[in-house]
Amino acid sequence: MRTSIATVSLSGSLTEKLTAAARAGFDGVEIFENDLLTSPLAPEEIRARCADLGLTVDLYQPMRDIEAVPAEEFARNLRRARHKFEVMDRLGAETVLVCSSVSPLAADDDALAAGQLSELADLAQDFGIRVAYEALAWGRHVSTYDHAWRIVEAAGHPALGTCLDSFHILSRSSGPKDLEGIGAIPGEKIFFLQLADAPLLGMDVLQWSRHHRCFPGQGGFDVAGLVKHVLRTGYDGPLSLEVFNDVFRQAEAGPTAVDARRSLLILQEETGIRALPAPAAPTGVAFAELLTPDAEPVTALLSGLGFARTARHRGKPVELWEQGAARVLVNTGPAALSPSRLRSRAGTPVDGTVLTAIGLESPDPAAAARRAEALLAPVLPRRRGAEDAPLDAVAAPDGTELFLCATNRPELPDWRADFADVPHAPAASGAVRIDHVALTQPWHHFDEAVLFHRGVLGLGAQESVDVADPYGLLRSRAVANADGSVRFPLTVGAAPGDDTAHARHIALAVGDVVAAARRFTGAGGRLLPIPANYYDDLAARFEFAEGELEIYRDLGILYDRDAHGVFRHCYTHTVGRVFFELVQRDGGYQGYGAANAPVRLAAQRAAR
Ligand SMILES: O=C(O)c1ccc(O)c(O)c1
Ligand SMILES: [Mg+2]
Repeated sequence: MRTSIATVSLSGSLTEKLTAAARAGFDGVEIFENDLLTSPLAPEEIRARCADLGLTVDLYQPMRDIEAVPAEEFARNLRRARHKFEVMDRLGAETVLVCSSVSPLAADDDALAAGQLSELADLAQDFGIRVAYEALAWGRHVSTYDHAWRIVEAAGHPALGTCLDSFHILSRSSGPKDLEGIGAIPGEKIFFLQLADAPLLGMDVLQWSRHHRCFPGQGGFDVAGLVKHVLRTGYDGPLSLEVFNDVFRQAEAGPTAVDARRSLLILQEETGIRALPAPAAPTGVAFAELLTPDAEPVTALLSGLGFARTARHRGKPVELWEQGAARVLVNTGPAALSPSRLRSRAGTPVDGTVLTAIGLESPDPAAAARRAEALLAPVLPRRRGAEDAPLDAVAAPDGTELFLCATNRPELPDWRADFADVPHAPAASGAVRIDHVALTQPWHHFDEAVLFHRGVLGLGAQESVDVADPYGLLRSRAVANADGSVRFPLTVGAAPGDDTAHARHIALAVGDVVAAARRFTGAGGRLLPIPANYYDDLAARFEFAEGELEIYRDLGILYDRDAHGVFRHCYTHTVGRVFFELVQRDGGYQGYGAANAPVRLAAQRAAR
């Protein structure tokens, strides 16, 4: 099916929007009136530009407050419509969207609405134009898709159909039953289908729609479920994204258009109209890689945590540090050579120690890379050096390199083969593994990152939570595989200029966090000090064994419980933009200690 995107979903001038849409592979666009009004290009020039870019103009919109008004008002509306149809004629747009009236002049009179829309359609027909009537969720008298359809049906005009918009429908829906009415609309009377997702927010529907729409798969709506209903009617027009979003309005159009198209590709897969290479969800974290201009503080931290340097890369300044199943690569190569140099939220390259790459244990690295490529993820060169083992890798939206790799699987190239063992004393403990890697995101990549990890890597996304930082509010949403052996909490702050929240961390799962914390401090490590007030509050919230709380207080161990179990965790000091966490998960605890995150963030601010 053809794919389209509304110009309102992208930032920039109309030319920039069209270029971004075409480059991302869209077949067409919906042109928003505002983008036309503010463009220096004449409608004919826009038409030519679209044609050059291989884009069709699938919709012109919106026309507002047309129907169910007094006769003399409707006469003025028709005059206005004639002007717009002339513009559309020059633009080469054959469908216009009319949204249900919000005007106080509009009457609650379906027969009047049908009659006037029919007259409008008569005029449109003279221009070879079709009218698609859409119910705004906040329309004055018409706010549901089935009501809009009843009016269109009553009008019975060949040039009048309806436009279905997933936001308006799903924001008002209380369950799948509400979608059944879609099946009553003949496919050829659905003139257009607009798609948007949104986070599930309890707020005024107009504000929700104008500020918080996102691409399908990024919010909480079952957009795919709705599309399946629409496809069953025989609808064969475009799948078109119409997203009003404060972040996308500011971010660069190119990457947003790619994110948008990836969303539609996944949606097409979910609705059975496109086949993609199946996801091969990672089964573990093979390694995390730190890039640093100065290895000493990093390796001191790793030694203190009980890691041993076990191997060295054969061709590059990269060391492998291991403890049990936890592996950390320390790369002292030039930052500028990193193909995915991290950028701060202000857009400048990040210096100092940064987490630049993750090795994902993949059941089928080549298949995982094929899926990533099909979903427009940049695929990185397979061999970095002449001697290196071939390794599939892709870049996440923020540039983090994701290696799709195999460890100790004889049938596949082993990333470990690029490393030569070095003599070492055994690591402190065998029972350590990477519990999670917290990946802070640039401000404009958060929704995109969630969709990427979900759709490209096949991870599941958990609920979004808000976390208070002393100087801002962070949003956090974890993605994980089914058995929890791969967990990435994705976090973003609100202020684009604030990159202090950019520090990422590696959480190490240990069997006994108290023993691990003591070993670390015994080796000279510094744990993040936690205020005494926190422990007074813990004492009020939970019951502890005699002396237990005092141990936590002394070490700076934080504590949380959920329906499943208990979580104890503590943090190292920060080196550059990286720190470590020691975590003990007991009884199937599912979370990440979100309740403690404000305390940790404040303590880190205080320590800086
Ligand atoms: O917010 C609006 O006014 C608006 C306009 C046109 C649309 O198609 C829509 O879904 C919303
Ligand atoms: Mg719409």
